[in-house]
Amino acid sequence: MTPVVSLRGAGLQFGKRVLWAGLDLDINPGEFFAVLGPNGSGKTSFLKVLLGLQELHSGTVSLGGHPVERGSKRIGYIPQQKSFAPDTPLRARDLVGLGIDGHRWGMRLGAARVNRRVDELLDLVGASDYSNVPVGLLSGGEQQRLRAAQALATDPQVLLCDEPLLSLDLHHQQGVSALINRQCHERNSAVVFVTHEINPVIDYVDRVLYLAGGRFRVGTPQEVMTTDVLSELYNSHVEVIHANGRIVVVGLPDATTHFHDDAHPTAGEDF
Ligand SMILES: Nc1ncnc2c1ncn2[C@@H]1O[C@H](COP(=O)(O)OP(=O)(O)OP(=O)(O)O)[C@@H](O)[C@H]1O
Repeated sequence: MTPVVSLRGAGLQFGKRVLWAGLDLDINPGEFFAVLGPNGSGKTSFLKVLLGLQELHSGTVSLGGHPVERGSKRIGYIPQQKSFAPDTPLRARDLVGLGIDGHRWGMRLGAARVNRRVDELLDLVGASDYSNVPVGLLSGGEQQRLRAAQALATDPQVLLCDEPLLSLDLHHQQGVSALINRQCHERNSAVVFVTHEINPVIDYVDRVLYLAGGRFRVGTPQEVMTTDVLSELYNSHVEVIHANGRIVVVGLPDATTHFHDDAHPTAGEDF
């Protein structure tokens, strides 16, 4: 299978602060790939590298066999949530409509087809009831569902999601994560899903990249989410408990207070 995302010898650092180094990684079409780690470990920066918004310090990154570029139509992106200003002059359906690119279906879509597609997408994320409401008047969770709909509108080859479940209630967490999973398996998109919390997507995740303290591990959740691996990564004893299909990590250090500027990172390992 030809990978859709490839990194070779990839490293990123700001000043002396190394987020990761020596990352070799292929992400395949139809793979649900989670990026985990504590605050400040580099999860959003990883997505920015794939978006072409952040240059690597070392190594290479390619998307679909080509160097990454800003604004690529191959990519759908659900950004980390920021609220729209109350006076934003867009209705919910306008926001979703902005994500539609008629060329994906071989010809420009007419207004009626755009409207139908917008209605489908609004329905998918359970946002039909507020399709005509200005986005700035919607709750954070409602706005987030619209961003998910917008990101799916182009049927992207790669779907990048930055904490897409934040501020969603449980019901809509399940709805949005199932939707992202469908895009992954039915449309064969590679999903790169940044999250603090693996449990809401544990049933979907194929592999994880776990970033912490300038180091990383890549593997299946069963391989990475273990007491031994995470204790080594955090350089501190943590306990990983598997119960009822959920994973609980107990005793996590605050990575920001355990970070040392002069730390020499150990290259991560693939399992
Ligand atoms: N352009 C930049 N210049 C300098 N430092 C940066 C830059 N971008 C990010 N950083 C730093 O790199 C670290 C990682 O940031 P990033 O946003 O990728 O972390 P994160 O894992 O997504 O965190 P969170 O979970 O809090 O969202 C942070 O300490 C951040 O301050």
